[in-house]
Amino acid sequence: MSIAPLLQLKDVSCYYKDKTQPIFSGVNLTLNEGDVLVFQGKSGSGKSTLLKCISHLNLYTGDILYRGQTPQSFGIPAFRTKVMYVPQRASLLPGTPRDFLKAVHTFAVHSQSSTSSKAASAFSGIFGAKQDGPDVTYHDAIDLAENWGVEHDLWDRNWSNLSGGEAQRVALALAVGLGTAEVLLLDEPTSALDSESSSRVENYLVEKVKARNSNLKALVWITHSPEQGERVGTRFVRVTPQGLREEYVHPDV
Ligand SMILES: Nc1ncnc2c1ncn2[C@@H]1O[C@H](COP(=O)(O)OP(=O)(O)OP(=O)(O)O)[C@@H](O)[C@H]1O
Repeated sequence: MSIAPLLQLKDVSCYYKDKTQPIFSGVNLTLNEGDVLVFQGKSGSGKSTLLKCISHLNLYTGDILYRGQTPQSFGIPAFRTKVMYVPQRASLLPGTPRDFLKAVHTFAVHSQSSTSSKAASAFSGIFGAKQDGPDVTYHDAIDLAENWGVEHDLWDRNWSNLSGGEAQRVALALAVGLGTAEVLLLDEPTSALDSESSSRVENYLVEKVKARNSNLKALVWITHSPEQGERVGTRFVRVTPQGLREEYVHPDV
C-alpha cells in the first residue's frame, strides 16, 4: 500500500478577479516530510497567492491533497490547522495577540461581536483555528516569542501598535506554539527582523522540522534573500506565471 505524500498540488491555477488572466497556472508540486521548500520569484509573480491557495484561503482550480485528502473531505478549518498560513503582515489583525490566544479557548462560546470573537474569526480565517480549538497552552507561544526577544507586555498591545518585526515574531510564535501544524506556509517570515532575530527564528524552525518528536513536518518558505534560502532550504522552487520550476536540490539532502 502506497503512503500518500504530505501535500500534493495537481494542476493548480488561480485567476485574477476578472477571471480572464491567470496569476499562475498548472502548478504541480509534491511536498514530503523533512522538506524546507524555498519559494523565490519576482515581486508580483504570485508567491503569496499560491500559499493562500494551498491553505484554502484563495479560490483556485485543480486539486490540493493533504495526506491524500482534499481540504473539503478533511474539513476546511481542521485542514487549516494542519496546513497553516502565517501572514506577512499580522498587524492588519484586530485586537491584541493575547486576544488571539484567548480566542482559541473561547471560540465556541463567543457569538457576540466582541473583540475576542472578531479575533477568533480572524484566527479561524488566517491561522485556521478549529471551532473547538486546539489545546493551546499560553506558555508555548509566549515562551517561544520570549526566546525570540518579544517582551511579555507586547501580548497586550494592539497588533496595529506593534512594530513590523514584533508582529512578525508574535504571529510566528502563535503559529508554532499552537503545535497543530504539520506544514507551515511562511510568507517572508523574517522580512522585518534584524539579522540576529532572523537567525534565531531560522534555526528554531529548521531544527523543529528535523526533530523526530515534532508535529511540524515541513515548511514552505517565501524569501527574497538567496542567502536565507541557502541557509534554510532543502529544495528550491522558482515561482513564475507559467508555473513552478524546481531549480536545485540541496546537496546535503
Ligand atoms: N486581493 C487581490 N486582488 C487583486 N489582485 C491581487 C490581490 N492579491 C494579489 N493580487 C495580484 O496578484 C498578483 C500576485 O500577487 P502576490 O502577492 O501573490 O505576489 P508575490 O509574488 O507574493 O509578490 P511580492 O514578492 O511582492 O510579495 C499581483 O499581480 C497582485 O497585484
